[in-house]
Amino acid sequence: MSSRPDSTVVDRQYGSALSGNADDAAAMLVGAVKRYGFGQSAVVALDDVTIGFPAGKFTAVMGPSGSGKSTMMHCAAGLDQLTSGRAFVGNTDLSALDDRELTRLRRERIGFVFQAFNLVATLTAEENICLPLTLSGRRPNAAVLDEVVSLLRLGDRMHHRPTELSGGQQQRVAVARALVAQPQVVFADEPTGNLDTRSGQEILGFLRSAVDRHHQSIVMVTHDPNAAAWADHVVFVVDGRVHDVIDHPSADSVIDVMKGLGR
Ligand SMILES: Nc1ncnc2c1ncn2[C@@H]1O[C@H](COP(=O)(O)OP(=O)(O)OP(=O)(O)O)[C@@H](O)[C@H]1O
Repeated sequence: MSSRPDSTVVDRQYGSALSGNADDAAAMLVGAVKRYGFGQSAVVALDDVTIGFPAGKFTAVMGPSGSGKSTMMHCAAGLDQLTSGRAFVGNTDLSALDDRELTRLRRERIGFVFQAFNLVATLTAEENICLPLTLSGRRPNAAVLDEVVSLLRLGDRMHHRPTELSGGQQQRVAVARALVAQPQVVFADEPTGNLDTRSGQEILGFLRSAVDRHHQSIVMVTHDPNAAAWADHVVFVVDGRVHDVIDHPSADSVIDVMKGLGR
């Protein structure tokens, strides 16, 4: 397994996104290139990206449609393979893992929240929440499960199946599933995209408190400046490159950067 690069090298290139130290990154891309297709029809979705997602922080990823946000997230989370460069979760170089090891790493060290909830229809809320742990032969820590369920106000919904839950409740189950295994990093792809404003705000509040109360590391792709304003940092991706990073964002400061992109 190759080691992560020297933090000074990474600092020089990535600045504030790393909170000053590469060793503090929950996940990191180094010289990441992702090319789809070949020859004339090739698309470079990630163009030599190096970025660290700080541990214990909430990072939003924004950018115009087609700029490479989902590709960045999928490659950082080991859902897709880089064409070249390296992706790390903690100190683990994903390129050094075979398929089985990668599946295990995703199950045990990463939490996922998707726009479409992605719950298993035949399982209850409780079974869905515990699924990543069950699949890896672990049992949930009862205290953590209780805390997550109470944080997400799911106590009276644990025996319901997804079709018996509202969209907001389904996404709360998905967030609980992502948090209960206390993963090294949670990747959320447009987690509020299918929700009304109130349910969306609730989900963002839960993600925020998982960071503030439990030092969870979260990376969230979003199109919504109001959602990005819940984060500690916003990374702006344009044409497969990191264009800018802002700390302590507000909806207005995010909108200003987006306007500057002219899109
Ligand atoms: N499987 C694929 N095959 C070919 N091209 C792809 C594939 N996936 C993504 N792309 C291309 O890569 C580029 C980046 O796509 P990506 O989905 O990462 O962008 P995005 O910023 O997440 O977009 P959006 O905000 O619209 O979801 C786009 O030009 C897209 O068309």
